Amino acid sequence: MSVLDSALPPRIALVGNPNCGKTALFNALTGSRQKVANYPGVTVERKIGHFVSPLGRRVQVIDLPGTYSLRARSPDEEVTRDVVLGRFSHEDSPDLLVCVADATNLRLNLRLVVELKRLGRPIILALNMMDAAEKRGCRIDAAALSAALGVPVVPTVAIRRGGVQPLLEQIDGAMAMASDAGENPPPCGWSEPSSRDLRAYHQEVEGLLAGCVADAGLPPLATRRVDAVLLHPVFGLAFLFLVLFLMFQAVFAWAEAPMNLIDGAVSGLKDWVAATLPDGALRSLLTDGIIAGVGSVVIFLPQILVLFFFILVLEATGYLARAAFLLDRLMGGVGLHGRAFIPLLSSFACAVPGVMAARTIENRADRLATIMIAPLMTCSARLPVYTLLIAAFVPDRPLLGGLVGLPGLVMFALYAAGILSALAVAFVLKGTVFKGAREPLLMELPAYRLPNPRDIALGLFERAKVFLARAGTTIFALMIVMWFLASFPGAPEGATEPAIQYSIAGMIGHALEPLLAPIGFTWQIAVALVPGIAAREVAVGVLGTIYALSESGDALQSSLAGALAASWSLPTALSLLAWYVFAPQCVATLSVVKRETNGWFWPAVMFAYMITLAYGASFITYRVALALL
Ligand SMILES: Nc1nc2c(ncn2[C@@H]2O[C@H](COP(=O)(O)OP(=O)(O)OP(=O)(O)O)[C@@H](O)[C@H]2O)c(=O)[nH]1
Ligand SMILES: [Mg+2]
Repeated sequence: MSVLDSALPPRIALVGNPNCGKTALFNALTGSRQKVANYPGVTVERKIGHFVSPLGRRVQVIDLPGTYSLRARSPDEEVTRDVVLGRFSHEDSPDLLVCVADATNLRLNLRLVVELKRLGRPIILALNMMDAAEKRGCRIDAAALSAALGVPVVPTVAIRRGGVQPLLEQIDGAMAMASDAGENPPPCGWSEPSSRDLRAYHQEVEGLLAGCVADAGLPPLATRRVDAVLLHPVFGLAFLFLVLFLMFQAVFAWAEAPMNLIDGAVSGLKDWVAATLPDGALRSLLTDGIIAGVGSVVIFLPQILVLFFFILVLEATGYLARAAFLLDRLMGGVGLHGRAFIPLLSSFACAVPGVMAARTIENRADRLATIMIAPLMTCSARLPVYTLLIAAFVPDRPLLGGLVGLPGLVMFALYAAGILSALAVAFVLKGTVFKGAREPLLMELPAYRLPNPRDIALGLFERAKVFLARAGTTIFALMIVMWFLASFPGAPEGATEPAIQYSIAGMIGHALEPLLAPIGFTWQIAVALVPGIAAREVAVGVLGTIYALSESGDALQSSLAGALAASWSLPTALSLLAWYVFAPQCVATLSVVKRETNGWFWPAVMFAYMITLAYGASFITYRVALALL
């Protein structure tokens, strides 16, 4: 499509090396809030946005995954190649390429620019991170660079207000020139560069650096000193484990006060509704169905936010890529690629972005192995289940003179169980189905950066929105359905048990009971497990509803944890914890695995192996606990 074709807005694409700030630029141009983080491989699919240029032109802009060359090696890089070359779902190549380069690392970044220039398409070079380059004392003569390259060069600071203004103006200029020229830009001619081409690119870049850049600058001394410790095989690992350990302690310690507040508000609301409405089905639906169900999920918002706070800070500082290096050897021991670390760490938040992040892994077998174990990482939806059971069964005993709490320690152990079993599964997979030589980890270490409080706040806000939206839609709807299933039909004449025993949910639970009795699950758990497949935290909501409905008379149990502690045995609770370490995947994860692997085979394998592990682990846990306790 040409810019003259006024029916469609002109399209520009942001192309550049990983972690050079393309998405930050995209957000600054379009006002979107795509994920920006300080490690290579954050963006793995193309994203489209719009903005209106200073001259009033509506422009479409495409954010792309980072790449070092159009010789794409991994699925995310293929997306970039296909968009740039116009091979993507029958789209033409973009009208204008905005090459984004990290001004602090031009030697590497300019290589892609030189390669892209050979396409003969209209190009603008955005020298991003100019603030960091200036701080390092690196002086770049943009005018000389522009003259030498033959393309417009503009400095940008994507994270500063007004930092993209020069780019906006330049885009208008380029569009006007293209309109004046009055013809379509030439089609892309690209062929895989030979080794001679690569040498030529290298020489051209050296020439450009010599002519236009003074003091290309090494990473600052402070960075090297910090890295000497944080990348140290012993001190570095010790630091990493300390960080993760603190994270789990904080999930309990920091979240306690706000959780109590939410708990108070939920029970206040429940009491108020109970006191205001006459006894009947509506009152029960509101108090036992909706408030008890949704309330028992919403209460976990503070914990989820504390967990995300840690992950966001780790992502923003640049520590994450270093942790990947530290763990490379450990992961190599079980045959995993070092690049698997970031997908696996993202899976602590949710397996869906984790599975997608595996696109940065070149080798298909390595990528599949990573995808298959990603859901064993404890996602944040499992947090409510763990916390609930810990609150009910683990005494809040301080250890080591109050330094650590037992609940935090148990939580840490549950996360560790997930990680260790993931490593074990990877070991088996890599030794059997995914055999292959191990490739070394090549990854650029990002510069250390202070987290931007605004970014962290926005990230947490987005998380809270997603969580509350789920509670207000999926979970809300499932709770209403569950309340009906758990309330009808009512108890027969002269029944002695609570009415729920005779309801449809009761019948389903009792039907599943024989299957789950060997692992110590009660019929209530059986009822909770089924909708728990839609979204794990729903299991907690369902238990909230079931126990609210199971209470005799009007005595509303104040806490679900208290109700569980009174009615489950410790072996049952331990068995359910073991179940959730391996719990079969939620629907969202299975469908993203289907999309990423192009078929139902791998999601089916995943479901089967996880449910087998879950049943086995629960069985062993339950039997051992029965024997010992
Ligand atoms: N100091 C400074 N930091 C920046 C600038 N632009 C982006 N950053 C930071 O650089 C890091 C990477 O930014 P992203 O926008 O995620 O980079 P990307 O090019 O989209 O990375 P990938 O999606 O992984 O290819 C983040 O920590 C940003 O906050 C800038 O102009 N100056
Ligand atoms: Mg990006």
